[in-house]
Amino acid sequence: MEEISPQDRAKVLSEALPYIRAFYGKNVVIKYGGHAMVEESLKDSFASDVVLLKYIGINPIIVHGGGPQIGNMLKKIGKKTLFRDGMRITDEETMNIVEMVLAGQVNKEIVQLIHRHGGKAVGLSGKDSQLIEATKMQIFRYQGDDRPPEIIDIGLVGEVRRINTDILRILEQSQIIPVIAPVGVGPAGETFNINADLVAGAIAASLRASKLILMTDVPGVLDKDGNLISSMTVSEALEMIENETITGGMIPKVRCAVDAVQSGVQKVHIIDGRIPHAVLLELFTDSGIGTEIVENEGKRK
Ligand SMILES: Nc1ncnc2c1ncn2[C@@H]1O[C@H](COP(=O)(O)OP(=O)(O)O)[C@@H](O)[C@H]1O
Ligand SMILES: CC(=O)N[C@@H](CCC(=O)OP(=O)(O)O)C(=O)O
Repeated sequence: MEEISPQDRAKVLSEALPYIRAFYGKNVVIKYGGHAMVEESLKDSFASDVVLLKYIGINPIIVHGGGPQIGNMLKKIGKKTLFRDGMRITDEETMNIVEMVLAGQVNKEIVQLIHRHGGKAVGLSGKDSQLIEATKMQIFRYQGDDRPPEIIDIGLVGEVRRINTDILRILEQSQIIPVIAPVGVGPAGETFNINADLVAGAIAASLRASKLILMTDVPGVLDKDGNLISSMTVSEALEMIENETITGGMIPKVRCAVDAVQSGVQKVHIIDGRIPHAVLLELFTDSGIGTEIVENEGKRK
């Protein structure tokens, strides 16, 4: 690795000060997913970043994914899985596996990881303290102007109806970091599988968080030529979905980013979880990494 001079180290540390001041006492929601959740050294750098944030008085709230882990378990039991618009079609058996993997395995692994790095964490699913109230997601397919849209049934996939922030407000006052699995509870006590990006967006919006950071395994939002877009406004983002520059799993990410900034979250960042210490680089350096999504031109960096 390239040696950094003492002067450069000092410069990086002092560059962080205004950001530490700006985010002191504030909520930062981090969606943890992609490669950063699979590779050992990246897991360690993520956990140490999160613990550092809490120690210096910033409140990280972790919402995790686990799509690949669910996929592996379904493969093991020989069950096929299909996606529609970035959402896993979820029958009852799949829902049981999703809950077991997300709220059981993945959630507890992250909690342990944080403990190993000297922090304190508590694992929650949307059922704990009714944290995530959900309803069944409806997907509509346009069939032309003269016909009503077709409703596509994707099973027990939920969308967030309400976040009960009480438990998060309590934890805000403590040294404990919440780690949230994207499983929601329906009006009749049903269990819903919810895309983790959507949960992170809804939590950031209901807490009016200072930042929402969505970690993924690409450099950020890419244009048609594959170049990174470092900053985009809500209308630019929607235009890119419309013209199909943004597709697949990036659609829920960008949609939730748009919803979050429109609900009062100051900035949303989509960043590359393959970069060690991606969270620190995003929060505490002038240049940042990835794509930032802001409400309008005036709010760009
Ligand atoms: N314009 C775009 N820029 C970047 N990624 C895009 C774009 N359009 C589609 N994608 C796809 O979205 C994927 C990220 O979504 P997803 O795989 O669901 O991420 P995660 O598992 O981290 O939540 C990328 O790997 C890429 O294949
Ligand atoms: C409805 C839906 O698709 N739910 C997701 C929940 C996990 C998730 O979002 O994981 P990633 O962030 O790693 O993709 C799923 O079943 O995969």
